[in-house]
Amino acid sequence: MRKNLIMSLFEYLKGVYEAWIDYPQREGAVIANKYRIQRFLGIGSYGLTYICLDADSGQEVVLKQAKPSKGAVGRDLLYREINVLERLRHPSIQKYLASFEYKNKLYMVTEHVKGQTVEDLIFERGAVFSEKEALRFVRRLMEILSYVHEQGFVHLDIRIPNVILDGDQIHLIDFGLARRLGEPIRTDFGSDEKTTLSRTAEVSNDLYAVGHFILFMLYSGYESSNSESESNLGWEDELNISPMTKHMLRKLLQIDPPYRNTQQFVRDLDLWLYQ
Ligand SMILES: Nc1ncnc2c1ncn2[C@@H]1O[C@H](COP(=O)(O)OP(=O)(O)OP(=O)(O)O)[C@@H](O)[C@H]1O
Repeated sequence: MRKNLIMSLFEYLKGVYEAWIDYPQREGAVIANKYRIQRFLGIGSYGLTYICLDADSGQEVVLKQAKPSKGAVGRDLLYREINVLERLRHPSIQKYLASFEYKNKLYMVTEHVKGQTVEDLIFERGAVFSEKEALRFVRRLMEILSYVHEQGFVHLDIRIPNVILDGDQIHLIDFGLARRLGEPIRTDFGSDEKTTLSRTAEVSNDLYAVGHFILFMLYSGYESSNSESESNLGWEDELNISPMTKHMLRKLLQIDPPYRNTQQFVRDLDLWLYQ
């Protein structure tokens, strides 16, 4: 009992300390004599992200700082993101611009992708995607993802908040979890002894996430009847979709034998879209 109380107090104090050292820098602050903070964008698991004005180019850029409370692990993850983004050059992938150390902190500068995330479109703007619109959108997303895979990387964080629509341009952001194909994925970033290497980065991980991405888009148009008997139904019963879309989703979500590569899925998508 006493031990539990001490543990809770310790966790509480740890939380207060982390919130204090991770407190975002103020608007107007200038970092490295070059980047003036315009707006705090958000705090992720391993980084703090700002929109800044680059004094040299006059451009708005995104500045990501490793989260101080994550110590070496935060820096390691930001280094990894830098290493991946440095190697990718695609008009639909946030462009890497620079990285540097300033006052003992690691920073990464990338292009600021304007527009709205698919998450905001659905949940804030109330956007509704028909089956055809969702699949057309995902077909375009697959062009970006195929490029990432061809370069030997797996994104590993394909989710609706990481895809931005700007006019009719789709952009993929947040490569913080990306790994080289076949690289072990660390699931526990604790001390070295505790680190577990449970699985490797494979294309199938991204395709599985694409399956969930499609479900989010399709559910944007779903209206629940709220009847008791239907409350436990799964997506296959709730969504009114074609057998071919069901077939693709079952393979993406690994309910049926999964697609072996991106091309197999894209072939099915094209069959559905253009026949
Ligand atoms: N290049 C970019 N252009 C526009 N917005 C961006 C860019 N990079 C990140 N953002 C936005 O900044 C916010 C914070 O991003 P960040 O990657 O630090 O954390 P997160 O994605 O919220 O969390 P996590 O990293 O844990 O998934 C998010 O809302 C994200 O959409």
